[in-house]
Amino acid sequence: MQQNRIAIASDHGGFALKSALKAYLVDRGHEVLDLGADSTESVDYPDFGNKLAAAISQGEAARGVVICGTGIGISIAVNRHAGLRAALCHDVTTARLSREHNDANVLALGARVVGEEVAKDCLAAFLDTPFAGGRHAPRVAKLG
Ligand SMILES: O=C(CO)[C@H](O)[C@H](O)[C@H](O)COP(=O)(O)O
Repeated sequence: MQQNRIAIASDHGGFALKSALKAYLVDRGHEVLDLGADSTESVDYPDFGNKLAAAISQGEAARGVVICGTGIGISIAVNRHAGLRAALCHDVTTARLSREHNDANVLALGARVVGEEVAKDCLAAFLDTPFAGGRHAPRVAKLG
């Protein structure tokens, strides 16, 4: 498992925010595995959600970030994979609780919904918050 490596993927709607968050992750000392998209040319979000899910499942990165216009489609794609828990967050509180309660391993963001600063704050909360365990552990285990 590449503990310090964060995988990131988006569709065309999330491309600009992906670029900004990549720079933010590098500034924070992370290695970034960028799985595309590589431009604003129209693509299909499931392809990129599936790619990121495969990378996490295979231990190529410890956690991931996915971005599309709303974050909905790409989070659905990730959550179809066993062991993947993508949390669609719009604020710091949900980002923090996605880690504390749900042990989310993927943060999903909507580039057409949240601004860059909110997205960075969500990412910081996602990276900095440990799973609380305890009563939450058997619940997370039931997610499969
Ligand atoms: O999948 C989505 C919604 O759940 C994403 O927001 C996509 O980015 C969006 O559907 C893409 O829309 P576009 O009109 O083709 O840019």
